[in-house]
Amino acid sequence: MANTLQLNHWNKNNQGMLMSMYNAPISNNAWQRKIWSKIAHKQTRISSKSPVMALNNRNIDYKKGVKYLVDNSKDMKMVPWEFVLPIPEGERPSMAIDGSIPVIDLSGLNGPDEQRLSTIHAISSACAQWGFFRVTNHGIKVSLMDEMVQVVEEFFNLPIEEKMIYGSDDVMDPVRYGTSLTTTRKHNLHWRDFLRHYGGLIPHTYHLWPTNPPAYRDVAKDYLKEVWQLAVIVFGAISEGLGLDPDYIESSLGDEGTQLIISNYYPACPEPNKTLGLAPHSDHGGLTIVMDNGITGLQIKHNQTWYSVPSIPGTFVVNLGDFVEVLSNEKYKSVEHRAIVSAEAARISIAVGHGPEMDAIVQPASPLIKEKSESKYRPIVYKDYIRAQQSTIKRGKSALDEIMNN
Ligand SMILES: O=C(O)CCC(=O)C(=O)O
Ligand SMILES: [Fe+2]
Repeated sequence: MANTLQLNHWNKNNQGMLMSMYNAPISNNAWQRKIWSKIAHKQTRISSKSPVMALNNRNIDYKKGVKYLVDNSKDMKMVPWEFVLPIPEGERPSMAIDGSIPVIDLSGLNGPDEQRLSTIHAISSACAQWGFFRVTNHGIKVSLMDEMVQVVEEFFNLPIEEKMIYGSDDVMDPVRYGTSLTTTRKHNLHWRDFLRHYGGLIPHTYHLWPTNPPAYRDVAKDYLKEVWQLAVIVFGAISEGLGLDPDYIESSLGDEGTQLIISNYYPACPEPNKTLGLAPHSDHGGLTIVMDNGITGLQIKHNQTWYSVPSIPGTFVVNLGDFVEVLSNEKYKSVEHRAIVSAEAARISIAVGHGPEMDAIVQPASPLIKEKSESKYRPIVYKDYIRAQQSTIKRGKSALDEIMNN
């Protein structure tokens, strides 16, 4: 996985860390601040030792975002070199669509016993074989989904000064507008701008969320609440599929768990085969619930092949994260995924991750382990797992390998 991209020397050593920076949540309490300050310190150290040029040696002013760059370039015909991510032939973004990507009709969970069990069985086999599935009849109003895409789009369409209010290199900031993977480190840039912040049933950071567009806070609050409830339903089905109590995973999230929304904006790209919106990664939480604005761009790796996941309005896709892979003792797999970009249109995706509280211990569920020796992973505190992801020099799913028993 680590070598799938022919990265330049600097990237070989640092890209994995950048990727995991992307996946990591933003700190909002003391111990998180401690971790993040260590990471920030480490970044500064590597940065100052790194032979590559400082960020301000770049030819372009990229910190304002790719959208700003494209909007302010007259008829851009080529991807600027800073964004070129050379990908070997076999790893090239392909638009091949696999009709067999699992689709789960969640209304089955409310049906008679037989239907409920077959829905749980379908979720279980999707988790085992793909680590990924699409859900329909999920109970969230399409009008709310549309409103959410609308406010996110309006946010990205704001004048740059308004977006930059939230612009930050500080990974500790609870609300951040940014671009690529991070703006603090030299790396091959990715064709993506983002807005990210915490959600949660009690959204402690609500007062910091964007005030513009004016509807943003209210729509996002409603949306995140509904998506949290959906996550709990899916966690319940996953628990049952593993033969655990239905609330096993929900309880293992701790008092509040962690919900993080990442809205991605991938502008239309003049040379989509030369760059990526997001490089391959798995999410470190339990599950991520994703929707988009109708433009296809998400790809998942299944049996060593990249598959495009068609955008289907009104549905969500669900990515299993590392937390569930560990909890299931590898019965279920977190999915490696990436985002490609389109020549025709800008793509917006809204990914909401759900994981345990930071002090939770990530480990296989005890009812699944008869003897200690059966455990495929060493227990790790969630925040330490995140830290491990940050210090890895590899990408893809390499952080999981580190806690795997041989
Ligand atoms: O754009 C997408 O569909 C994927 C986004 C994603 O993987 C993420 O934000 O973690
Ligand atoms: Fe992701």
